[in-house]
Amino acid sequence: MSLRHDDERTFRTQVVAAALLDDPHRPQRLIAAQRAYPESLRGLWELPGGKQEPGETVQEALHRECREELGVRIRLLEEVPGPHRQGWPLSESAAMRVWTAVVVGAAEEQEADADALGTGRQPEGADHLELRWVRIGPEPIEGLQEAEALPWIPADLPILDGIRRHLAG
Ligand SMILES: Nc1nc2c([nH]c(=O)n2[C@H]2C[C@H](O)[C@@H](COP(=O)(O)OP(=O)(O)OP(=O)(O)O)O2)c(=O)[nH]1
Repeated sequence: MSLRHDDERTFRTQVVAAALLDDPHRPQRLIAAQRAYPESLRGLWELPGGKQEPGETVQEALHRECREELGVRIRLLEEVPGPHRQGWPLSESAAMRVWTAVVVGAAEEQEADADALGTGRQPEGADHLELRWVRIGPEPIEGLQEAEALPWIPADLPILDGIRRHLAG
């Protein structure tokens, strides 16, 4: 009997991330977050998220990370499927599952709301230096930078491409 590669948990670390969209029906922008740490990733841009914790579902991890990092409640839309059951490979030991989502309000007892996630805003936690809306939709928007114009963590570039294709349907 052969064990299918797919059945194994190949990547030790499961990361989750949200492609936070400005509009669930006609998305044009998503939130990019600039990492503050570690030093090797400082200044690079990523999707908000983090490592799934033991005993937590992927969905729970997504809600928790957005609450902790951004101070917002989100509604999950759809998974942007990666090439692997564990999502999009980031390294030999980590893969990331990505969901499209929208902000539905501030996390409890926080001032933040969807409007507060504006370009140049100082984020809630210490994880990010800056949050920025960037263009992911097909149409140019005056004054708005295209997502890929930022220096992303290199592993995220195929993921951005996957998000674009997913949104294009
Ligand atoms: N959140 C996030 N992490 C990414 C992306 N691309 C990418 O390679 N990574 C990597 C960076 C990190 O090595 C790992 C995520 O770890 P993290 O430091 O964000 O996780 P965490 O919030 O749970 O943090 P910690 O408690 O371990 O400090 O995945 C991305 O788009 N978003």
